[in-house]
Amino acid sequence: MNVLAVENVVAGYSVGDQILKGVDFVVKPREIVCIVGPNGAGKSTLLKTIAGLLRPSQGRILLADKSIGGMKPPDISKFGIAFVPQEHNVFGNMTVYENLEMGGYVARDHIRARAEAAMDHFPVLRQKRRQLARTLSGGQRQLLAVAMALMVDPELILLDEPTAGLSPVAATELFGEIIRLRDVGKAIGLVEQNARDAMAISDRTYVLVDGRNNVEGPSHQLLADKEISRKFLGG
Ligand SMILES: Nc1ncnc2c1ncn2[C@@H]1O[C@H](COP(=O)(O)OP(=O)(O)OP(=O)(O)O)[C@@H](O)[C@H]1O
Repeated sequence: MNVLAVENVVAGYSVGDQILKGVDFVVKPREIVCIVGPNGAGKSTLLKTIAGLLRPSQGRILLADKSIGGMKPPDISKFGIAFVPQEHNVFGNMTVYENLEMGGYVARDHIRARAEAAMDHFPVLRQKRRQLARTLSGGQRQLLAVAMALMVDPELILLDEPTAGLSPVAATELFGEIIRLRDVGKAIGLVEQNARDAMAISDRTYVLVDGRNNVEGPSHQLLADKEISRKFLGG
């Protein structure tokens, strides 16, 4: 069974201005699935729609066999989808530990055990648990944002450009952490500007163009395709 199935979804920021014009998108268990495409194609909009920040005007969004399209973000989070937005994804004036508590807000129970598990996964956060988040490096802040997502023990984690603004070394480390999340059983939906590197760690890729599916397939096949490379991956 799919973890997530988006079927023919239409959504946008205002009535009559639809950004997604009938998108299909599937994530299976233990898959990393990339969404790439030109600027403005609707990649972030697709993640926001799945996470419940935008309401689809048509189509279906299924988490396993439960229809979640149109539900509110906290409910979607409770059902097992965690969304890590590109920006403003940690509280700079709170400590690392307090940020983890905020990440568990919708789960409410076993917060301490959940935080311990998140810090087990990212030991650097345990070392820095009493530091304010704004004092972390860019890469550590992104780890914290992902750790906050883990607090609800999601089945599916949606990451919107997690390596934006990171050094190449920090980006490579973060990609390694994303693989580790898959290895512990999480399914991952990943939007990245850094398309080639993201595709290289992913199982399948969807190319979105102007709010529509353009190409999809195993990432290694798309990476090896000269035409796709030229059109969408900068040559
Ligand atoms: N909050 C918003 N209100 C209105 N329109 C928006 C909003 N956010 C994005 N858009 C518009 O939706 C369209 C798709 O944007 P989106 O951010 O989903 O694209 P993207 O594929 O993620 O692009 P990028 O790679 O540039 O981030 C763009 O035309 C953008 O201007």
